[in-house]
Amino acid sequence: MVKPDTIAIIVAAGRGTRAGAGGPKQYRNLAGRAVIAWTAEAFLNHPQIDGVRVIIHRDDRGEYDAAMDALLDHPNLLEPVFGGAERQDSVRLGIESVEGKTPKYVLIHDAARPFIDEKTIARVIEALSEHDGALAALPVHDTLKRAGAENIIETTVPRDALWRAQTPQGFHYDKILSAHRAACGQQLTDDAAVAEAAGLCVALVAGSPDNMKLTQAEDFGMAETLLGRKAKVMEYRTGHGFDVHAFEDGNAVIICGVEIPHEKKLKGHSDADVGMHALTDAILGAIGEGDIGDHFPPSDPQWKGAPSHVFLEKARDLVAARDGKITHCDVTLMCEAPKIGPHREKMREALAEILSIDAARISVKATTTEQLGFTGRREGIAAMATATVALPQENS
Ligand SMILES: Nc1ccn([C@@H]2O[C@H](COP(=O)(O)OP(=O)(O)OP(=O)(O)O)[C@@H](O)[C@H]2O)c(=O)n1
Ligand SMILES: C[C@](O)(CO)[C@H](O)COP(=O)(O)O
Repeated sequence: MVKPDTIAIIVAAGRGTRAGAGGPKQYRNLAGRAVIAWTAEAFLNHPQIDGVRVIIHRDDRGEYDAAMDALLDHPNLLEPVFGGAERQDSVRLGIESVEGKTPKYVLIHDAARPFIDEKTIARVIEALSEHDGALAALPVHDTLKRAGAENIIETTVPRDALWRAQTPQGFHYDKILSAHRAACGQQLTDDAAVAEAAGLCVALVAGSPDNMKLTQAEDFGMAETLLGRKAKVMEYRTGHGFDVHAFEDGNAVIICGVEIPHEKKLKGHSDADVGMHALTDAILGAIGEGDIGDHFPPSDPQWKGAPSHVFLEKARDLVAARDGKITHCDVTLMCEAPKIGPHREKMREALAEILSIDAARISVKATTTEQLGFTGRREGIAAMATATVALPQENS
């Protein structure tokens, strides 16, 4: 087993009493999905996180399964484990539950903070290379008052160097495990306090103002407003690509990134991967970015013999630069030979890897042309492709 470097523990075993009626807040609906689904997805899809463990209340297994339905098959999601009476107990049980996996780092996050973003998580992880622990936090900007009886001010508290602690809070795994075990029975409100009690060095990194904790009932209204502001209306565009390469003397062809032994090779300025070229053009077409020749002119000697994944990666990056997502690709190859069927799955996987999408979103098909035309005469191979891309609607 590969040793995971970073595991995220999401504590979701609270009862949400301050948030009023409606059941535990982590299972309540927020803009169409449960709070816990928003939170867990941010960690499941984070490129630096290898596994996500959600800590749930022992009465909530049904709610958890329903809320996480769309994420249950995610390869990074671990089986949930039961938490304890206090947040601190739930965290300790969560940390202990991954002891066998011996991660280097552990990040602890409240399920009730669904607006956690990729960059805040990355800042916490980055600080762990220099410190025992790190947490997302915001400096206090309001003037602080300490009140006495009947809310009469006793004193103004200097706000210099005061921060509001958020989560995630990240630690070297072995250190926070010992610290939590040592703090068992004390009542500490966050894991940084547990680490402080153990004498660990914990750094503050920039949190995010959006990373609010849903605590009171009215926080849900604010959260809906925040999501409405963040939500981008997506539009779907489809592009089409077509390419042909002739055969010449050789002993293998490269199609959709897979080398297939054959009595000929495909002739071209690059590696002549006809399938990948058609798909690259389809993606470029969907985003209105011209065609492969605009980005990689055949007259430019630097592309001579180039592997075609370079072209497909360019199209992928242009989609990403517009905050878009490639949602589906369909490639049809036309040839009498070689036989494509035995290589289709490998082709889908190769394309999926380059495009960083699931292979289930990619189709590769093949047909002969019944011995008609240039493909029928075995003079070359033709490929057609379509690509569907989701792009944020302009002005939305
Ligand atoms: N025994 C507990 C208590 C809290 N939490 C989790 O810790 C996070 C932060 O706690 P808080 O906002 O206080 O949540 P609740 O305990 O659910 O809220 P309340 O105190 O209002 O009941 C939440 O995601 C909550 O589910 C937990 O896993 N186990
Ligand atoms: C850990 C925490 O989110 C830091 O702000 C917070 O302390 C947990 O919530 P609680 O309301 O204090 O239990």
